[in-house]
Amino acid sequence: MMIVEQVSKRIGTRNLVQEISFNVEKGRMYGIIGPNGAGKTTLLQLLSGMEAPTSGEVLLQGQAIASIKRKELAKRVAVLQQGGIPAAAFTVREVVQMGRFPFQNWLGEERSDSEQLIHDAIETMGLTAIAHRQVDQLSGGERQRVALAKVMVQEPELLLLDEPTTYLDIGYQVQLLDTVKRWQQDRQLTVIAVLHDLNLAAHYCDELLVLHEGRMAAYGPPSGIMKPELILGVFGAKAVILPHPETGVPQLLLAPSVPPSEIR
Ligand SMILES: Nc1ncnc2c1ncn2[C@@H]1O[C@H](COP(=O)(O)OP(=O)(O)OP(=O)(O)O)[C@@H](O)[C@H]1O
Repeated sequence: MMIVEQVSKRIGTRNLVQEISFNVEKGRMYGIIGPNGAGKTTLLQLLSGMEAPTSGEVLLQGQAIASIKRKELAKRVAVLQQGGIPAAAFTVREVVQMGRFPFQNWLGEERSDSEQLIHDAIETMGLTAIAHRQVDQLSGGERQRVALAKVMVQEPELLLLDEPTTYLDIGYQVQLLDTVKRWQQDRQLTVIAVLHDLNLAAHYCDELLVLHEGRMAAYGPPSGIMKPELILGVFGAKAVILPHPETGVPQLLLAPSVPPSEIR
């Protein structure tokens, strides 16, 4: 559904992202991982059409993403940015409703089942009890769940998530990714997510793209990516990789680089 061809982004003399190419297939989930400053958010902005590449091309179903009109793009691609909901005095319900704006005509009218969509998204994200509260009075985790409910009502073909588990406790991290995964599988949604937690990325993503200093350091299924040499080379961290005892998915264990006796 998307072809990313030799995409680079340069600002001044800095190369933020360099010569990235990969194909995105419908109904799959892709993880972008890499250290701080590697270019993950920049790449996601290029994939969303929010930023234009300096060279190379992003094609969404054969059409250059840069040439698709904003409103049309907003119907097809939803982006969950870091801290991406307004800090203004809107209620949870009002913010979720905003996800339907691209579908309204100039009179603010749209299809009749949109109320049901909004109701379902609020319920799925466990927001029913706080639907009347103002978003600027919510915790970081609650706001993140509101942001996901807002993109859910957009019913996009492609969902781009920038560190969606930030602010969430471990229970909600798993709940949010479970919700996205179920949605991906039930509706053939395509998902590309920047994730910092490599263990969650290995469990939820079909393919992982590893960025290092703006370049693609590796690309493939988690079983091919979660290798101690790669983790050391890219993150500079010594890791032990073990299969999860229940799922068999490779999981990473970190250890301090100094002996425990020196830490105590
Ligand atoms: N507008 C800009 N002008 C110049 N440099 C920028 C600009 N935006 C980002 N950068 C730099 O580009 C590099 C990549 O930034 P980016 O935010 O894409 O990294 P990231 O991998 O998402 O990092 P993090 O994990 O810390 O969120 C960083 O070194 C950053 O300082």
